[in-house]
Amino acid sequence: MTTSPEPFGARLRRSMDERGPLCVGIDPHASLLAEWGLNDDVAGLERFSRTVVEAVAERVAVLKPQSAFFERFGSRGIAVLEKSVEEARAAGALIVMDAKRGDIGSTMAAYAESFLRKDAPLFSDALTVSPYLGYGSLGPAVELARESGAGLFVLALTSNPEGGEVQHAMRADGRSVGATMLAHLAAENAGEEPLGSFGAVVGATLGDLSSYDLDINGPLLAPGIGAQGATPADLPGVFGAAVRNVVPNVSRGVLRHGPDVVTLREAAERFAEEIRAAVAAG
Ligand SMILES: O=C(O)c1cc(=O)[nH]c(=O)n1[C@@H]1O[C@H](COP(=O)(O)O)[C@@H](O)[C@H]1O
Repeated sequence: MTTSPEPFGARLRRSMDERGPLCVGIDPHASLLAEWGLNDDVAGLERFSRTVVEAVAERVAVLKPQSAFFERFGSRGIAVLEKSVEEARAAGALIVMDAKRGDIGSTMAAYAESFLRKDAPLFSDALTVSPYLGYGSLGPAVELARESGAGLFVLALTSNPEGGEVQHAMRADGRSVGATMLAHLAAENAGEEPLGSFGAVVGATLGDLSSYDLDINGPLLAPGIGAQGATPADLPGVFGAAVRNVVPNVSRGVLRHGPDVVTLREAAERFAEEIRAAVAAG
Protein backbone atom coordinates (compact mmCIF):
# COMPACT_ATOMS: atom_id res chain seq x y z
CA MET A 1 0.00 0.00 0.00
CA THR A 2 1.38 3.43 -0.89
CA THR A 3 0.75 6.24 1.54
CA SER A 4 0.24 9.69 0.09
CA PRO A 5 2.86 12.28 1.03
CA GLU A 6 2.00 14.92 3.62
CA PRO A 7 0.75 17.99 1.72
CA PHE A 8 2.94 21.08 1.44
CA GLY A 9 0.41 23.27 3.27
CA ALA A 10 0.50 21.03 6.36
CA ARG A 11 4.29 20.85 6.31
CA LEU A 12 4.55 24.61 5.89
CA ARG A 13 2.10 25.35 8.71
CA ARG A 14 4.09 23.15 11.08
CA SER A 15 7.38 24.69 10.07
CA MET A 16 6.02 28.24 10.40
CA ASP A 17 4.69 27.43 13.86
CA GLU A 18 7.99 25.89 14.95
CA ARG A 19 10.48 28.22 13.28
CA GLY A 20 8.49 31.38 12.56
CA PRO A 21 7.29 32.33 9.09
CA LEU A 22 10.38 34.08 7.67
CA CYS A 23 11.48 33.04 4.18
CA VAL A 24 15.04 34.02 3.32
CA GLY A 25 15.80 34.44 -0.38
CA ILE A 26 18.96 33.11 -1.97
CA ASP A 27 19.50 35.80 -4.60
CA PRO A 28 23.16 35.84 -5.63
CA HIS A 29 23.17 39.21 -7.41
CA ALA A 30 26.50 40.04 -9.08
CA SER A 31 26.63 43.14 -6.86
CA LEU A 32 26.28 41.01 -3.71
CA LEU A 33 29.00 38.60 -4.86
CA ALA A 34 31.26 41.66 -5.22
CA GLU A 35 30.26 43.00 -1.78
CA TRP A 36 31.11 39.61 -0.28
CA GLY A 37 34.54 39.69 -1.93
CA LEU A 38 33.63 36.84 -4.29
CA ASN A 39 34.21 36.53 -7.99
CA ASP A 40 31.23 36.68 -10.33
CA ASP A 41 31.76 33.04 -11.35
CA VAL A 42 30.56 29.54 -10.43
CA ALA A 43 32.95 29.27 -7.47
CA GLY A 44 31.65 32.60 -6.14
CA LEU A 45 28.06 31.47 -6.67
CA GLU A 46 28.70 28.21 -4.83
CA ARG A 47 30.39 29.91 -1.87
CA PHE A 48 27.56 32.46 -1.61
CA SER A 49 24.80 29.90 -1.73
CA ARG A 50 26.48 27.49 0.70
CA THR A 51 27.07 30.33 3.16
CA VAL A 52 23.40 31.31 3.16
CA VAL A 53 22.35 27.69 3.64
CA GLU A 54 24.85 27.22 6.48
CA ALA A 55 23.71 30.44 8.16
CA VAL A 56 19.94 29.95 8.13
CA ALA A 57 18.68 26.61 6.79
CA GLU A 58 18.47 25.04 10.25
CA ARG A 59 16.51 28.00 11.58
CA VAL A 60 14.08 29.50 9.09
CA ALA A 61 10.92 27.87 7.78
CA VAL A 62 11.61 28.53 4.12
CA LEU A 63 14.47 29.27 1.76
CA LYS A 64 13.64 30.67 -1.65
CA PRO A 65 16.43 30.36 -4.22
CA GLN A 66 15.97 32.73 -7.14
CA SER A 67 16.66 30.45 -10.11
CA ALA A 68 17.61 33.32 -12.45
CA PHE A 69 20.83 34.01 -10.59
CA PHE A 70 21.88 30.37 -10.96
CA GLU A 71 20.74 30.01 -14.59
CA ARG A 72 23.07 32.91 -15.42
CA PHE A 73 25.96 30.43 -15.12
CA GLY A 74 24.45 27.70 -17.30
CA SER A 75 24.60 24.03 -16.38
CA ARG A 76 27.25 24.54 -13.71
CA GLY A 77 25.06 27.16 -12.06
CA ILE A 78 22.13 24.73 -12.09
CA ALA A 79 24.38 22.11 -10.47
CA VAL A 80 25.06 24.59 -7.63
CA LEU A 81 21.32 25.18 -7.32
CA GLU A 82 20.66 21.42 -7.08
CA LYS A 83 23.26 21.05 -4.34
CA SER A 84 21.90 24.04 -2.41
CA VAL A 85 18.38 22.67 -2.55
CA GLU A 86 19.58 19.30 -1.29
CA GLU A 87 21.59 20.80 1.58
CA ALA A 88 18.88 23.21 2.66
CA ARG A 89 16.23 20.48 2.68
CA ALA A 90 18.57 18.22 4.68
CA ALA A 91 18.84 21.02 7.25
CA GLY A 92 15.05 21.11 7.57
CA ALA A 93 14.17 24.18 5.52
CA LEU A 94 11.38 24.00 2.97
CA ILE A 95 12.38 25.12 -0.51
CA VAL A 96 10.26 27.46 -2.58
CA MET A 97 11.91 27.47 -5.98
CA ASP A 98 11.48 30.92 -7.43
CA ALA A 99 11.43 30.17 -11.14
CA LYS A 100 8.08 31.84 -11.99
CA ARG A 101 7.15 29.33 -14.64
CA GLY A 102 4.04 29.70 -16.79
CA ASP A 103 3.15 28.38 -20.26
CA ILE A 104 0.46 26.54 -22.22
CA GLY A 105 -0.74 23.49 -20.34
CA SER A 106 1.27 20.87 -22.25
CA THR A 107 4.53 22.76 -21.64
CA MET A 108 3.49 23.55 -18.09
CA ALA A 109 3.38 19.79 -17.53
CA ALA A 110 7.10 19.63 -18.37
CA TYR A 111 7.88 22.51 -15.99
CA ALA A 112 5.96 20.65 -13.33
CA GLU A 113 8.02 17.50 -14.00
CA SER A 114 11.18 19.59 -13.56
CA PHE A 115 10.37 20.95 -10.11
CA LEU A 116 7.48 19.01 -8.61
CA ARG A 117 8.19 15.35 -9.50
CA LYS A 118 9.55 13.71 -6.34
CA ASP A 119 12.64 12.24 -8.01
CA ALA A 120 13.54 15.27 -10.19
CA PRO A 121 17.01 16.72 -9.51
CA LEU A 122 15.44 20.11 -8.71
CA PHE A 123 12.46 18.80 -6.74
CA SER A 124 11.26 21.61 -4.53
CA ASP A 125 8.63 21.82 -1.82
CA ALA A 126 6.91 24.54 -3.83
CA LEU A 127 7.35 26.51 -7.05
CA THR A 128 6.45 30.07 -8.01
CA VAL A 129 4.27 30.16 -11.13
CA SER A 130 2.71 32.81 -13.33
CA PRO A 131 -1.00 32.44 -14.13
CA TYR A 132 -1.01 35.07 -16.85
CA LEU A 133 -1.56 32.51 -19.61
CA GLY A 134 -4.80 31.84 -17.77
CA TYR A 135 -5.15 30.13 -14.40
CA GLY A 136 -6.30 26.90 -16.06
CA SER A 137 -2.95 26.58 -17.86
CA LEU A 138 -1.43 25.78 -14.45
CA GLY A 139 -3.58 22.64 -14.18
CA PRO A 140 -0.76 20.10 -14.75
CA ALA A 141 1.32 21.76 -12.03
CA VAL A 142 -1.58 21.73 -9.60
CA GLU A 143 -2.15 18.06 -10.32
CA LEU A 144 1.48 16.98 -9.91
CA ALA A 145 1.93 19.14 -6.79
CA ARG A 146 -1.02 17.34 -5.19
CA GLU A 147 0.46 13.95 -6.11
CA SER A 148 3.93 14.84 -4.75
CA GLY A 149 2.88 16.69 -1.58
CA ALA A 150 4.29 19.90 -3.04
CA GLY A 151 2.78 23.35 -3.47
CA LEU A 152 2.59 26.36 -5.75
CA PHE A 153 2.82 30.10 -5.22
CA VAL A 154 0.78 31.81 -7.90
CA LEU A 155 1.54 35.45 -8.78
CA ALA A 156 -1.59 37.34 -7.76
CA LEU A 157 -0.61 40.88 -6.67
CA THR A 158 3.11 41.31 -7.18
CA SER A 159 5.34 43.69 -5.25
CA ASN A 160 6.61 45.66 -8.27
CA PRO A 161 4.98 48.96 -9.28
CA GLU A 162 4.38 47.74 -12.87
CA GLY A 163 2.19 44.83 -11.79
CA GLY A 164 -0.96 46.89 -11.38
CA GLU A 165 -1.64 47.39 -15.10
CA VAL A 166 -2.31 43.67 -15.40
CA GLN A 167 -3.36 42.64 -11.92
CA HIS A 168 -5.70 45.54 -11.11
CA ALA A 169 -7.33 45.39 -14.55
CA MET A 170 -11.09 44.94 -14.29
CA ARG A 171 -12.81 42.02 -15.95
CA ALA A 172 -16.24 42.19 -17.51
CA ASP A 173 -17.71 40.69 -14.31
CA GLY A 174 -16.38 43.62 -12.24
CA ARG A 175 -13.67 41.59 -10.56
CA SER A 176 -10.01 42.47 -10.97
CA VAL A 177 -7.57 40.00 -12.51
CA GLY A 178 -5.62 39.72 -9.23
CA ALA A 179 -8.81 39.06 -7.24
CA THR A 180 -9.73 36.37 -9.77
CA MET A 181 -6.44 34.57 -9.12
CA LEU A 182 -7.10 34.72 -5.38
CA ALA A 183 -10.55 33.25 -5.94
CA HIS A 184 -9.11 30.37 -7.98
CA LEU A 185 -6.70 29.61 -5.14
CA ALA A 186 -9.43 29.74 -2.51
CA ALA A 187 -11.31 27.12 -4.54
CA GLU A 188 -8.16 24.98 -4.84
CA ASN A 189 -7.64 25.04 -1.06
CA ALA A 190 -11.27 24.55 0.00
CA GLY A 191 -11.62 22.17 2.93
CA GLU A 192 -7.88 21.63 3.40
CA GLU A 193 -6.58 21.56 6.96
CA PRO A 194 -4.61 23.06 8.56
CA LEU A 195 -3.67 25.03 5.42
CA GLY A 196 -3.98 24.47 1.69
CA SER A 197 -0.91 23.98 -0.49
CA PHE A 198 -1.75 26.53 -3.17
CA GLY A 199 -0.46 29.93 -2.16
CA ALA A 200 -0.58 33.40 -3.64
CA VAL A 201 2.24 35.88 -4.08
CA VAL A 202 1.09 39.19 -2.63
CA GLY A 203 3.63 41.97 -2.23
CA ALA A 204 4.23 43.45 1.21
CA THR A 205 4.74 46.78 -0.58
CA LEU A 206 1.13 47.21 -1.67
CA GLY A 207 -0.42 49.08 1.25
CA ASP A 208 -3.95 48.40 2.43
CA LEU A 209 -5.39 45.38 0.61
CA SER A 210 -8.69 45.28 2.44
CA SER A 211 -10.58 45.45 -0.86
CA TYR A 212 -9.16 42.00 -1.72
CA ASP A 213 -10.30 38.73 -0.20
CA LEU A 214 -7.00 37.30 1.02
CA ASP A 215 -8.74 34.50 2.90
CA ILE A 216 -7.68 31.75 0.48
CA ASN A 217 -6.99 29.10 3.14
CA GLY A 218 -3.47 28.99 1.78
CA PRO A 219 -0.13 30.67 2.33
CA LEU A 220 0.59 34.21 1.13
CA LEU A 221 4.20 34.68 0.03
CA ALA A 222 5.00 38.33 0.72
CA PRO A 223 8.14 39.68 -0.93
CA GLY A 224 9.13 43.31 -0.71
CA ILE A 225 10.48 43.61 2.83
CA GLY A 226 13.90 45.23 3.05
CA ALA A 227 15.35 46.33 -0.30
CA GLN A 228 11.93 47.15 -1.83
CA GLY A 229 10.96 49.34 1.12
CA ALA A 230 8.36 47.40 3.12
CA THR A 231 9.00 46.56 6.78
CA PRO A 232 7.79 43.78 9.08
CA ALA A 233 5.68 46.37 10.90
CA ASP A 234 3.70 46.95 7.67
CA LEU A 235 2.43 43.36 7.55
CA PRO A 236 -0.73 43.63 9.72
CA GLY A 237 -1.84 46.77 7.86
CA VAL A 238 -1.38 45.15 4.46
CA PHE A 239 -2.74 41.68 5.21
CA GLY A 240 -5.28 42.20 8.02
CA ALA A 241 -6.57 38.95 9.49
CA ALA A 242 -4.73 36.93 6.81
CA VAL A 243 -1.40 37.92 8.38
CA ARG A 244 -1.31 34.54 10.15
CA ASN A 245 -0.81 32.84 6.80
CA VAL A 246 1.83 35.23 5.50
CA VAL A 247 5.30 33.96 4.62
CA PRO A 248 7.35 37.16 4.46
CA ASN A 249 10.35 36.99 2.14
CA VAL A 250 13.53 38.96 2.67
CA SER A 251 16.41 38.56 0.22
CA ARG A 252 18.84 41.50 -0.11
CA GLY A 253 17.82 42.88 3.31
CA VAL A 254 19.45 39.81 4.88
CA LEU A 255 22.06 38.96 2.24
CA ARG A 256 23.81 42.32 2.39
CA HIS A 257 25.00 41.33 5.90
CA GLY A 258 27.28 38.56 4.55
CA PRO A 259 29.73 37.01 4.04
CA ASP A 260 30.21 36.30 7.73
CA VAL A 261 27.94 33.38 8.67
CA VAL A 262 27.19 34.65 12.17
CA THR A 263 26.40 38.20 11.05
CA LEU A 264 24.16 36.84 8.31
CA ARG A 265 22.36 34.58 10.78
CA GLU A 266 21.88 37.47 13.19
CA ALA A 267 20.41 39.64 10.44
CA ALA A 268 17.90 36.89 9.62
CA GLU A 269 17.09 36.51 13.30
CA ARG A 270 16.42 40.24 13.65
CA PHE A 271 13.94 40.11 10.77
CA ALA A 272 12.41 36.92 12.18
CA GLU A 273 11.90 38.59 15.56
CA GLU A 274 10.39 41.75 14.07
CA ILE A 275 8.06 39.62 11.97
CA ARG A 276 7.02 37.52 14.96
CA ALA A 277 6.24 40.68 16.94
CA ALA A 278 4.31 42.25 14.06
CA VAL A 279 2.22 39.12 13.44
CA ALA A 280 1.48 38.75 17.17
CA ALA A 281 0.34 42.39 17.33
CA GLY A 282 -1.72 42.11 14.12
O1 LIG B 1 7.79 35.49 -6.48
C1 LIG B 1 8.55 36.21 -5.84
O2 LIG B 1 9.24 35.76 -4.95
C2 LIG B 1 8.51 37.67 -6.06
C3 LIG B 1 7.29 38.18 -6.41
C4 LIG B 1 7.08 39.57 -6.34
O3 LIG B 1 5.98 40.06 -6.52
N1 LIG B 1 8.13 40.36 -6.03
C5 LIG B 1 9.38 39.87 -5.75
O4 LIG B 1 10.29 40.66 -5.40
N2 LIG B 1 9.60 38.51 -5.83
C6 LIG B 1 10.97 37.95 -5.63
O5 LIG B 1 11.33 38.13 -4.26
C7 LIG B 1 12.71 38.49 -4.14
C8 LIG B 1 12.80 39.86 -3.50
O6 LIG B 1 14.12 40.20 -3.24
P1 LIG B 1 14.56 41.44 -2.34
O7 LIG B 1 13.89 42.64 -2.91
O8 LIG B 1 16.04 41.46 -2.48
O9 LIG B 1 14.12 41.14 -0.93
C9 LIG B 1 13.29 38.40 -5.54
O10 LIG B 1 13.82 37.10 -5.72
C10 LIG B 1 12.09 38.60 -6.45
O11 LIG B 1 12.25 37.93 -7.69
